[in-house]
Amino acid sequence: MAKLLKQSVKLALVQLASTADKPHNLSHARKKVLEASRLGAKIVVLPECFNSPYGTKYFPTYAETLLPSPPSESQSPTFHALSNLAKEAQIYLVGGSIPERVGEPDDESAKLYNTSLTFGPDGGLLATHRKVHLFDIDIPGKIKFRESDVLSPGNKITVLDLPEYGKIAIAICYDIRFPELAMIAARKGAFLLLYPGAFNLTTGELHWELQARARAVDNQVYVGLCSPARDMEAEYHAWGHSMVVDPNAAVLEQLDEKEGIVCVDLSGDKIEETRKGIPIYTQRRFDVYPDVSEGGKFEE
Ligand SMILES: O=C(O)CCC(=O)C(=O)O
Repeated sequence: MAKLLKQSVKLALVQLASTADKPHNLSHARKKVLEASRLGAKIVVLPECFNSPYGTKYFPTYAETLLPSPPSESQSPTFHALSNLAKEAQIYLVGGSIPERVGEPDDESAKLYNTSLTFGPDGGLLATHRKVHLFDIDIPGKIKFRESDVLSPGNKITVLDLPEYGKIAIAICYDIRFPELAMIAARKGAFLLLYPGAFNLTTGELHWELQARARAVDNQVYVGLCSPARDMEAEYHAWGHSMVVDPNAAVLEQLDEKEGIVCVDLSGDKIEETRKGIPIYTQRRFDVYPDVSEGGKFEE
């Protein structure tokens, strides 16, 4: 069987300290991404909402129009900054996420999404993922958040092919809590699941690492989670702790809450080794339960 990851590759997750100043965030992201590429990274990931503060009240102000592709510089400075940066650094750049607007700024029926753009080494747009599962939670006395007050959900699973390496899947933060999405992406051949994400001090402690390791062990693939750095002056306190987990669910590297870069080698052999040792990939019982990646339905 062909290897899912065709050759070893260095993956970097940039845990960025963002501010309310978008141009500053973009130039700071450029500096840190170039630093990651100097470390040898060929796939570089930015955090969720890396060019704005995180919070529903900020989304309309910071939203950019991404359609038509490519949008003009004034419609989406972030699109152009990420595209130029991917080309400058000759990397695959998973541009965290940004608030996206579809419609005119003064149009009440315009829709907003939490959207991740991925660019290739030639600066071309390779994929767009709109967060599928909106972050609506209410843990009394701890945290209440309702993205659905202002955002609309995306409607697709995002898997893309990097010709030299293989397939990767991209989803955003809360999406990680829905194992079906990861499972389908892995079953479609992804060697790496990437989640730009911004967990908080309540759920970060509870579930951030657990979710990363769970998606890895379920699917025997690499998983990368990339958070903003924590800023206690900001309204939303991100958990940080960006990390990469291997197909055996071991944490390869994890940051603390401060700005930093995780940079690790993903091995071309590790997935096959892991699947050979614990062969759940060939032991599935699709005669007992359906393969949802093939659209199977459970019949009682
Ligand atoms: O799932 C969680 O606990 C946090 C999710 C989140 O912060 C997000 O989706 O932005």
